[in-house]
Amino acid sequence: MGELDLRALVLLLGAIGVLTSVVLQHVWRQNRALLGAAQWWSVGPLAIFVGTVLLALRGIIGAPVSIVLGNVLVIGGMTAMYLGTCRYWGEPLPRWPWALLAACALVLLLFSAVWPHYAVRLTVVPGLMALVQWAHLRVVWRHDRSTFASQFLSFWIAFSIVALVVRSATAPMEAADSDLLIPSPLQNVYLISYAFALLGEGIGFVLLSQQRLQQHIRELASHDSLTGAMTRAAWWNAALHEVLRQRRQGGPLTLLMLDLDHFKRINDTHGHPMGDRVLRDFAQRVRQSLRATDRFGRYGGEEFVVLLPDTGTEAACALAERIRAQALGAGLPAYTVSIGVAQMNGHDPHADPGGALEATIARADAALYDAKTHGRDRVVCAPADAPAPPAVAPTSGTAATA
Ligand SMILES: Nc1nc2c(ncn2[C@@H]2O[C@H](COP(=O)(O)OP(=O)(O)OP(=O)(O)O)[C@@H](O)[C@H]2O)c(=O)[nH]1
Repeated sequence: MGELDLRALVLLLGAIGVLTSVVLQHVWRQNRALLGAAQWWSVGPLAIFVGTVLLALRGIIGAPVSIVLGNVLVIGGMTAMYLGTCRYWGEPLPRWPWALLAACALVLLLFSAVWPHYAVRLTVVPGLMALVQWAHLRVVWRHDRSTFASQFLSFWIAFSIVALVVRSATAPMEAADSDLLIPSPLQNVYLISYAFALLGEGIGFVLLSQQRLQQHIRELASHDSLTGAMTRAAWWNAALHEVLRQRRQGGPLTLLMLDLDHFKRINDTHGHPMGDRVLRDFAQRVRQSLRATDRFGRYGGEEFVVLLPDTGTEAACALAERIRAQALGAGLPAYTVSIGVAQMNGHDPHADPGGALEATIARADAALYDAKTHGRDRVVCAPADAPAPPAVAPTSGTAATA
């Protein structure tokens, strides 16, 4: 180990940084809107590369550039990776690391140009790097401890923290006139560990990027791009899941069918793009009224469906009435909605869940048909345990029971 060329090792570390940076730059360029974090992640290893080149050139170039700028770039690169992870999870970017970098530059200048002392620098630099890495690890843990990508990244950040703390704590054992490039077993282990940690973190960032892309693709496949509601197929699967859950845990399950009134007229009068805006506005209105556990889907065209777990007919009709009566979005043509409500009948645990769901949709659809045929802009609620709602003439603008 003592025979290793440390200059080559430092440069190898930098080369790993540059490769990681190129890959992350590519990831960012492919998905700028979705993966802004990858830009920070790619700048980090690049700064580490430039920093390590400067560090490896000590003795060839002046100490302030090699030692001060080299170390500041390495810590700055690490900070950029930490900020990238903050950005990945939408956290505000902290400012304290920049103050830390400025303080670090001052300390390094002092202990390289005024009182040259390697051991002090060796205590300070890995110590500060460990601090940034600790903050980085905390961000990852705050947001996700369960996925492979997060666990992989956490492992390598934690690994680097151990290497940095050991290096910082053992710095006083170094001779005062020692140097970064003078081989010692500790220095070899430290630099090799750090190269591995950098590579590991880079792979972790790529895994996180891939995870975000997968989530996005799943989202695209299961949600309608215009309104953000679930697609019909995705809604059906989610609703079946809910029926099975309700059978295990009990509680009422109620369904709303919502259909915009005379929507064709809106398209014909104001144009298709305005029709799209109305659909988006309506979906937003509905979403604002729902709980996180409610399932909102686009059933087709201007027809939507909502499944309300743990909600009986009365509460569902009140909710439907609130949705119907909500204010319209500014700058949109006036539009109204008709809503049919039906609670799922029976609790036969052996009945086909798909069949039970279909029957409830049919009853809600029949209630919706009633709302349409009796003047629109109204809510009609099918009574529980009725095969289909008989026609009634409900009052416009109020919830009625068919
Ligand atoms: N702008 C826009 N229009 C859509 C979209 N999907 C379906 N439509 C239109 O929605 C209209 C539905 O018309 P109809 O089924 O006759 O229903 P309606 O005019 O709302 O009448 P009622 O439902 O009886 O009140 C058609 O003109 C479709 O072209 C969409 O994504 N965007």
